[in-house]
Amino acid sequence: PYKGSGTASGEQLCPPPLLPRLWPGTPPHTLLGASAGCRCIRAAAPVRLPGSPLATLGLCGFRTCEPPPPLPPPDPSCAAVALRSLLAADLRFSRQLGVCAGERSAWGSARPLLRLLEVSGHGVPWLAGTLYGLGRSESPAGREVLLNLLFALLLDLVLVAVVKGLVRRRRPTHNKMDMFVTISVDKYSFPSGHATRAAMVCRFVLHHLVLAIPLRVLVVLWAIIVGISRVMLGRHNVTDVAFGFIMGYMQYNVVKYFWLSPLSAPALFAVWNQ
Ligand SMILES: CC(C)=CCC/C(C)=C/CC/C(C)=C/COP(=O)(O)O
Repeated sequence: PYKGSGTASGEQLCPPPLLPRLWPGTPPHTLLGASAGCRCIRAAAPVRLPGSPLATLGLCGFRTCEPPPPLPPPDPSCAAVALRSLLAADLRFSRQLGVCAGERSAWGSARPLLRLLEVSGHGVPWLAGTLYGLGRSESPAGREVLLNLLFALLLDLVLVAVVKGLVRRRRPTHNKMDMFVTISVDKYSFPSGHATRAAMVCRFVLHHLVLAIPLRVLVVLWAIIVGISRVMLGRHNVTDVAFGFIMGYMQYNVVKYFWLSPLSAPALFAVWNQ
């Protein structure tokens, strides 16, 4: 109904609609057209219908409209409830697994070892090692692989920074912010940059280095342990690491798709081979 000016009681007076009363004696507030939430509070003088001694036309002088009842809160969807439960379970489980989060934690004595693992999956040693290898490499094939590894590491840093900046999930409260070299987005925890790098480098190494089986197993174990150690150190929740592994695994597909070679990037390799 049309709402007119407000009254002191909070009710609103509506302009009179033309409401025909069908027979005489109908109480004014039951006039036809009294819509939901509105009732007639003052009837206008009845108008006798011509040709009928009994029938009158009832007009409403003023209607009062009560404010509509507040809408009930939207029903939470199944997906939202499931996501909330998953995140709550994730926080609880990750806190329980953070047994090396501090020196005084349950497994605090293993913390230095896990911090060593942290450095083994950090961006700085990987970038520095790859650049060093590129500078020393004398074979074109070796240079091609290392150049693509450099591209993969830089791509990983950019993609992780973008997702961290978009999601902005805080690191677990039990994390001590004593990490080896960080950049601004590293205050966020989703996804784990160590997990993305470990998964991507693992796939890269398995595809491009000829390694004996025990070494291949070791590379896979290293990637898995780096991921688990992020939760044990209290740096991440389990879902940060799980998503990081998936993201790193897929990042390798991007590197493979845009593989830099003398055929796909002749200018780059021409400069290099001079
Ligand atoms: C060239 C350049 C911008 C290098 C930056 C290297 C760097 C500081 C990488 C950050 C590595 C890091 C601390 C990642 C965080 O890993 P989470 O597993 O804690 O997410």
